[in-house]
Amino acid sequence: MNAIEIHNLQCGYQEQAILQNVSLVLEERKILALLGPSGCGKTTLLKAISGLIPIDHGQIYLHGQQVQNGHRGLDPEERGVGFIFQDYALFPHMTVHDNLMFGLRPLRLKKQEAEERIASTLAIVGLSGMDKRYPHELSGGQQQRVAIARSLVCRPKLMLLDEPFSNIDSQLRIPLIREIRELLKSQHITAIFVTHNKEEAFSLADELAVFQQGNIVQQGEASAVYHQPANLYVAEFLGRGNLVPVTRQSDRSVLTPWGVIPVNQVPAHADLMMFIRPQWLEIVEGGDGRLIEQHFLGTHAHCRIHWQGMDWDAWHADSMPISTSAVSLRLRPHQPVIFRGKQG
Ligand SMILES: Nc1ncnc2c1ncn2[C@@H]1O[C@H](COP(=O)(O)OP(=O)(O)OP(=O)(O)O)[C@@H](O)[C@H]1O
Repeated sequence: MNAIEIHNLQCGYQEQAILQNVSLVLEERKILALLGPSGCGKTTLLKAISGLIPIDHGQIYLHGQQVQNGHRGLDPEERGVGFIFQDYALFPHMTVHDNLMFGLRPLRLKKQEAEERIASTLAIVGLSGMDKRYPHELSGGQQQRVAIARSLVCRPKLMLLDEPFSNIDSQLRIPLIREIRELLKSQHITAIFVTHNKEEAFSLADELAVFQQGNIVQQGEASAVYHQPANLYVAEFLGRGNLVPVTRQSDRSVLTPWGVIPVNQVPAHADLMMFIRPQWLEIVEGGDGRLIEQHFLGTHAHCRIHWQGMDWDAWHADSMPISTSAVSLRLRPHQPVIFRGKQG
């Protein structure tokens, strides 16, 4: 079953339209990252799903149940959604235990059941024994886990996380993200989270949805969106690449600096560009190209090369020997990405 189905969602603030016509489907237990420039409407979408803002148009279904139809929708507490904010929104004057108890209030559980749930939830997030501490007595990562526990304690099937790691030290961020991914998976929770950070998105998410001006332009498995971007905007949003003019030879082939290569589908357009990520190029010593500069980044060296009348970005496993001057580029096997040219 799908955890979320959104059809043609439109909403905004006062007279300003923010989400133009958003549709989205996410299967149960998947983790989706919403990516896009600041102000494009990512947080607004989370608020719309959880029922925190009015909707102008569209339908939202959660686990098969319609929770929103145009203006009419269920109250936030009736949707079974956990919302985790960027600043954790923990109550500073309450202990960890009391923060979780506050989260449980809408469920009106008996005291013993509530206490059991709090204890088991703190164990799940690795904070057993910290229940009497106040938020200021915890690290950023621990506070974030309390925020997650406060949401988990209500046993949501869906969690929405708004930039959940932006206040976490960069060294702790990736281990914490892995931990949270395992937690969401082990508890069978579907999640949507907003991030500005592509590394975070790739580490936590199964799928990415890329926003452009109030719309989702592409949604799919993270590696598919990265390797087969729908347009130049998505391609460049997810990382660097070389844009190379190519010529259409047939419906299924283009002429490139490496000769004619097969392509799944060539757009019927005269002005075509091939998008090539730096790691899809192999730097070969010798030839009529020139190594202009390089930066060793630990995992690889980022090289700038002048070849065939243009400058290219290419990666090499290590720094090129300082004596290297003459180079050329080979295309590594990959599924080519062809776009209409910028004029097109
Ligand atoms: N309560 C509000 N009242 C009026 N306008 C708002 C309100 N909240 C957000 N906006 C506007 O709506 C637009 C989308 O905001 P939103 O917070 O959804 O963007 P975002 O993609 O999450 O941005 P960021 O990545 O910077 O968090 C922005 O132009 C913002 O200024």
